Amino acid sequence: MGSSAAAARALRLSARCCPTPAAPHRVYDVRRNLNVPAAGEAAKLKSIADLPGPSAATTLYWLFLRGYADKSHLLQDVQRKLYGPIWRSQFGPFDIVNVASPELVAQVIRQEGRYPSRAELPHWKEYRELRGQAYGLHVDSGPEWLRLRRALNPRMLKLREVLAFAPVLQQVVGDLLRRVERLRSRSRDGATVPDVAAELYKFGFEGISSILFESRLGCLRDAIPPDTLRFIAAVEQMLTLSETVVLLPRWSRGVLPFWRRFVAAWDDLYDVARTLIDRRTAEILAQVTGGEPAEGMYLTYLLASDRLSRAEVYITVTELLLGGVDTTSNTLSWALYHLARDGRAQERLHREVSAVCPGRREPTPEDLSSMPYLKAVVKETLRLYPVVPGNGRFIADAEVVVGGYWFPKRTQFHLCHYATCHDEQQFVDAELFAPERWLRGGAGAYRHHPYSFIPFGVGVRGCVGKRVAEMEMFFALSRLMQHYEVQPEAGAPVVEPKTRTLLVPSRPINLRFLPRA
Ligand code: HEM
Repeated sequence: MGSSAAAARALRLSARCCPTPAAPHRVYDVRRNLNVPAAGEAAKLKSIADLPGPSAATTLYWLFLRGYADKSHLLQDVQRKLYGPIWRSQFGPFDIVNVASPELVAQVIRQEGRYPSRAELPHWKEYRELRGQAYGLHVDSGPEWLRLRRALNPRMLKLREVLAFAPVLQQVVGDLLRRVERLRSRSRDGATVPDVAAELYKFGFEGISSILFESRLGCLRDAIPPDTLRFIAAVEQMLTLSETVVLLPRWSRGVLPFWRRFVAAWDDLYDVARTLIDRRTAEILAQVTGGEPAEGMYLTYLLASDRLSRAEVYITVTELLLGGVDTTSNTLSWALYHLARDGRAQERLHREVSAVCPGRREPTPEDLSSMPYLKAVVKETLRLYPVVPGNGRFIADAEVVVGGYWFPKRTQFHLCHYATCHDEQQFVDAELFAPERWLRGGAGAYRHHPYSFIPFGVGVRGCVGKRVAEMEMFFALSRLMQHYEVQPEAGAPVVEPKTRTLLVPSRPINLRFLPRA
């Protein structure tokens, strides 16, 4: 973000990849000649001290007097216009280099090294140490982090493996449709589902849990399991408090309530995940003891592969749940919000789904490859509302050169993803919802720089849940379109996004679901 606080917030996400820009643009491939300039050369380069940027006081002014504290995504744009595509912001303990052009983002990524890190998360680390937990994906770094990713990746990122999750995800989508039907038919006008994002959170939780635990939790039933509600509330709390806690000095912990609440939220997250893991592990053991083969999905695979300690299984599964709930749900909410307001786009999507799957047949993963418009809708939603509006790279072990500036080891970069996605030079009519721009041969298609749109991050540190997220969103959106025409409520206000580590709707999105004939 323009400001350090916003950058810190975005970096702190450290949480949560569309095609990783497949083949790096040759013209931008600067890794070899820029990394570690020869002695003497470095002296000729400008340094971090030469960067433009707001003072700490100006940052406070922007955040709290100009009202950007929860709109740090917009501040990226404002500050890029003021300072150019690279600027420095200092705020509390943070000294951050913001980059807001795809060329500069590419330069940072090409120098990220073998073990990329998004940001140091001292407060997350402190919590883990306090409770004697393993560090996990977000806190661990170097070879230890890579070891975790190597254990998690094969079942999550290999397309062939992820296809095995399709049947259970389709069941979950079936439950979502039934819940939408119940909610809309009970509403006063017989059509409105209030706060669609809240419903889709439950869907997100059920979806990722069904994959991880190989069993259904019932989050989309009328009586929602208390642990689901506890987890969803704790995600919200932890992400919100994380932004505050990291800025406050340690001495304030006994005086102010934030650290205590942050710890309580993490305790809830961890406890819910551990309870679910323990329950499922006991079932798997009983199966094996009874002579049944322990065939299952993700948790069985993790336990059987024996590559992670039990403490690492607890924390990484907690992190997968955390990554899997409000990322897909917010993206789906924005997609429905726009489709409801753009009858033409909705009709085109409905026609595509009906042509590929006549008679409301459930789409298979193979069907999805014949639905380019569906994929374009999801891409365009992620471009307008990148759920991770700013990503980060903390380059600890190397000096790097970016944009003609030399940076010492341990420089924190903030990659202003929201700003690049909304850049008119990259995307014509950047503020318009125009899925067509993603269709081959469509107007303006593929003219953007590959690093202007990296919603799932990039490289070995990119999102581990990308394939699962895409399948979940494609199934949900296509089947909702088969069954309903979605409309905004009469007189419904425009809903703007706000930043709460992630980009989320600033007010509830209420939509009318009208059954299709
Ligand atoms: C619309 C859906 C999603 C989006 C846009 C998204 C985006 C991202 C981004 C931008 C990152 C940072 C990548 C980087 O630093 O290069 C990330 C990391 C991560 N995501 Fe996702 N994500 C989504 C869904 C999911 C799901 C469903 C899961 C769980 C299965 C998940 C789990 C994670 C985890 C665990 C990380 C940290 C990986 C690491 O640090 O090694 N995400 N995601």
